[in-house]
Amino acid sequence: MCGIVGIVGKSDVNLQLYDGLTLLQHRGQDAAGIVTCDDDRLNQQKATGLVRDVFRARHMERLKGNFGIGHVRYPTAGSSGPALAQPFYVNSPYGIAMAHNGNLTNVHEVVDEIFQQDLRHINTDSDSEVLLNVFAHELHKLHKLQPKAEDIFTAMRAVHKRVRGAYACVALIVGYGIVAFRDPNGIRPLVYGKRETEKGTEYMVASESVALDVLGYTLVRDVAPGEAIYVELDGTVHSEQCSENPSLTPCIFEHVYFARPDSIMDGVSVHKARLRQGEHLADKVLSMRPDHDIDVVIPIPDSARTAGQTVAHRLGVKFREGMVKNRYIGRTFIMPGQKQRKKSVRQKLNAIELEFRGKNVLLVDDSIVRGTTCKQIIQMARDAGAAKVYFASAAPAVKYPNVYGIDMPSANELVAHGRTTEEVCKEIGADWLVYQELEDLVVSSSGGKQKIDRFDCSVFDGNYVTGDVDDEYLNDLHAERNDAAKRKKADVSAL
Ligand SMILES: O=P(O)(O)OC[C@H]1O[C@H](OP(=O)(O)OP(=O)(O)O)[C@H](O)[C@@H]1O
Ligand SMILES: NC(=O)CC[C@H](N)C(=O)O
Ligand SMILES: [Mg+2]
Repeated sequence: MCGIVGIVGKSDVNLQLYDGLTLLQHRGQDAAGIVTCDDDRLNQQKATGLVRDVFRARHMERLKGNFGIGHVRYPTAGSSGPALAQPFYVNSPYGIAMAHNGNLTNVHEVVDEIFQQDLRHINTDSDSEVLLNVFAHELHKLHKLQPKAEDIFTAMRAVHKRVRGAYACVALIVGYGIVAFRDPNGIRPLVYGKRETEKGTEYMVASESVALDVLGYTLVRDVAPGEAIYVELDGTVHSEQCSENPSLTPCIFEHVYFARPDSIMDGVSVHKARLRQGEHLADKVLSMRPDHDIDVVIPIPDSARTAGQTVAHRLGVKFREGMVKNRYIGRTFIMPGQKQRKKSVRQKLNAIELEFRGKNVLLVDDSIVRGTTCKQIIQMARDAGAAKVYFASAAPAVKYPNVYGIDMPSANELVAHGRTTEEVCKEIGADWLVYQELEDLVVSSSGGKQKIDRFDCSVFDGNYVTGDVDDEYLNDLHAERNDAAKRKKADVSAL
């Protein structure tokens, strides 16, 4: 789940891009990059690491220009090394840089096609580099010395025909402006906003509205599925639907885990969705255990804090922040290897004993994926003297791989894959385990201003909205990206 940002401003945009990326850091911790354009020169800084480590004062000084784009990366294709940090760049036509959130599902076919038909070389195993080259090729084909909005939209229409999967993107075209676009299913989020300054209106696109809020931009709206929005350097905005069959099916896991609660996505407040998740979860607890003996509800920080509050309220029991989080450790789930994830959970969370001793505690987390977090937390709760440790997940059991920008490539790394709830309960060491019903999760996310008929719930139900993901694809993905395979790749590249 990467984070992307793009700004067409009236003065240097480097600091705004930096701040925007910091606000999206929760979406990707592996690498960060910014590209700005000053007259006809691109300035770039990208590397592995967190935003605060990648950009030094000397880089920021160099990143001159009134328009630019940025990216924070959480890898789902290729390695996590510096060569795959984004934005990517191609020099022809015009000079284009691109930042991508999502994952293409037909990348192998497209790579062959790009080489055989378009005579283009892809130098990394990043799907984002492929996407950039498809866009560049389609724009090049039109052979316009000065591209107009309609040319960009024509290229975009061709891109949607060639690639499949999830892609929320922002591209910078040297000398012209930025283009924001979203795949025909709108799987990954993308919003745009504007702000007035003395020098005129500035425009910003970002993965999440929180970045607009904090930088003083007003949210205009979401980029629609299949739509492209082109902002020229003078601030002229063009938009067009470029897909033949757009249909909004956003990824529901954004509401469960990825997004910040203060973001609004496709009209849905993530905070509200999580509050509703907690209510539904409590109702399920009450229906299964009307005479429950829970003394206290303790959320697992950070992501379960919101749902935990409504679980406790609905159950009529105390809510206590009994787990303290070390704010200097990043998100563990999006770390690249299991060893690092395991170690980080203990470094990150610690129990306040007096909230546990002698009590029947209900631990609430947003989800259980590999089981890394809950296993250790349950043990911590026991070590802190809890009498009974119950566990509630605000999402249903995660049983299937994700192919749209979340690095869950292997079913057998998921603790609930092929296991019943009772078996998972035993595996994680809880006294009782309850999962949210998928129907209730969907209802929790559907309450926004615009009615969303369908979500991508593939990690819960195995239905992939792009319709092209079959067993063969999933087997290849597993072989390429399971933890052991990634470790092997990393060892080789370290030689
Ligand atoms: O079952 P697992 O594989 O452990 O994955 C699920 C856990 O990982 C995430 O937390 P994370 O630490 O990444 O981020 P957070 O601080 O936002 O909760 C998520 O919130 C769960 O706690
Ligand atoms: N999580 C994402 O959005 C990843 C983007 C892209 N597939 C990459 O691996 O860099
Ligand atoms: Mg968590």
